[in-house]
Amino acid sequence: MDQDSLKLKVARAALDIVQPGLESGTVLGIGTGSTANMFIDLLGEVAHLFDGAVASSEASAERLKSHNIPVYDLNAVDRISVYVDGADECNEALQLIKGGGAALTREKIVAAVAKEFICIADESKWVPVLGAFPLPVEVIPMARSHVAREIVKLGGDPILREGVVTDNGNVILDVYNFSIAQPLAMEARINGIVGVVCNGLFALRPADRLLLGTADGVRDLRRPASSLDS
Ligand SMILES: O=C[C@H](O)[C@H](O)[C@H](O)COP(=O)(O)O
Repeated sequence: MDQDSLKLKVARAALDIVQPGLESGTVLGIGTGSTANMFIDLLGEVAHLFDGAVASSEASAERLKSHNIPVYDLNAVDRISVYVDGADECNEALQLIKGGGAALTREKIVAAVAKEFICIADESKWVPVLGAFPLPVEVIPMARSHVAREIVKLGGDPILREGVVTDNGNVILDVYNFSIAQPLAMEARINGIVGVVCNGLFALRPADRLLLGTADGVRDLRRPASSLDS
């Protein structure tokens, strides 16, 4: 089965989980990327059942609106019941790397507010140790060189993502050759560099549930009680 078919399967599985809880007053959190787009397109079929969504990017907001799903500013919303989003990598603790589409900061904010975070991904994203996918770091433009030097001290190879400006007006450094054995510690450490807005590690707030599309079907994985950091 090809990757797009697996993405569609997990998007459908997420809708099957979310749909019974949709009612007047429900506001969903919606992620960014090709897998999240498939979920948005399916969600359009049930737009009449719930109030609307908070989007993690301008692109997702436009797609939601194209399905007549109202989009809310996060500050106008008290509660997000479920956040659905894809990932670039995931491990068995349901810690993630995100930001391949440069939406990491808003994604992390919406995920932080949501009661439950359901991650949808095809099996190519599953790894034993995070870091094969270059870790995106959103940086204030004037701090780009400073942050890059600090990341080199941590052992990574940062490369500016050419031609990309985030929805927040910042730039992205993609960090190569990082084997992230301790995601919690690394997330906090990178956040501590002055000029970093956000990094693409989702370890402090991992997914609660991962729907992983495999050739044998969709695996429904729950977050274990403890993380892998020692
Ligand atoms: O910034 C983008 C997001 O973190 C995406 O969720 C991530 O890149 C996965 O995207 P896709 O579903 O296209 O593989």
